[in-house]
Amino acid sequence: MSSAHKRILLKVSGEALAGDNSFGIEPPYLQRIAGQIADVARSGVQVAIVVGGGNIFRGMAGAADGTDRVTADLMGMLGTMINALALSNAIMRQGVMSKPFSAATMPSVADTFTARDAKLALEEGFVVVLGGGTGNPFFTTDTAATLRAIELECDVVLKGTKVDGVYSADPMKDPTATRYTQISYDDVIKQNLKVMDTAAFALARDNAMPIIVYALDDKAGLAGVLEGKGLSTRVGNPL
Ligand SMILES: Nc1ncnc2c1ncn2[C@@H]1O[C@H](COP(=O)(O)OP(=O)(O)OP(=O)(O)O)[C@@H](O)[C@H]1O
Ligand SMILES: O=c1ccn([C@@H]2O[C@H](COP(=O)(O)O)[C@@H](O)[C@H]2O)c(=O)[nH]1
Repeated sequence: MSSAHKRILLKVSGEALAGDNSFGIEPPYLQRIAGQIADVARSGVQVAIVVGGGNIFRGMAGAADGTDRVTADLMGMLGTMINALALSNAIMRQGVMSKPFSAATMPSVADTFTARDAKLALEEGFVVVLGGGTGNPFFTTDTAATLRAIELECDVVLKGTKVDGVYSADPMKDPTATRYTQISYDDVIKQNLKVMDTAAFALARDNAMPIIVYALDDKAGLAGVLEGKGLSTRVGNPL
């Protein structure tokens, strides 16, 4: 496999880890995603990963049930840590070195994230899996993915999710929605296209960080998507 990329940030959807279920982790999906990541890492691309937590807990939903939002978001961030440990372990089972980091200090669970330590681990050949989002409530793991990509000087953010790109409307709700192959940061924000939150798109725009949105179950796999195969949308400045 040849790739123009030296270091990438992959955002793995928490919901996608649940496979056909509505919550939890489905081992075959976890292993398939880990296998794709291991293939790319073996080809020499440095891979940092931010994992979502929608399969475990979302702060907004918890707050709607009466838990205060800050506590609910802490619960959500802990949920992403569960996914980070599972994914890091699954990557190691594919025979590739992987190290989990946590945004919150929990020394017996994982190293606390610092950009310096994560970069060193990437240079040593580890796939780093970053749990705990940004470490702050009122944010999402999409914003964490963009933030960490900038901090770690990655070339691109790949948002691996359940849909194969950015559409004119939510394709899960509107069957007439059409997919963009390329869209600017300003257009995605102006049109309020919700595949990622506005904070994530604004941070990417202000730091010229390109984002590729693709489906984690695309037949081309992560390696193929990096080579421009499969279906995806590139959000960024015009090439
Ligand atoms: N304009 C749009 N184009 C594409 N998808 C959209 C759009 N608007 C809303 N969506 C929805 O956004 C979802 C992806 O974002 P979401 O935050 O729900 O999931 P995720 O980040 O993949 O998961 P998690 O939060 O569990 O990590 C898609 O499944 C899709 O239904
Ligand atoms: O920086 C962050 C990241 C996440 N959270 C909380 O975790 C859940 C799950 O993350 P998703 O991005 O929705 O997958 C999120 O709903 C928040 O409650 C956070 O507080 N800060």
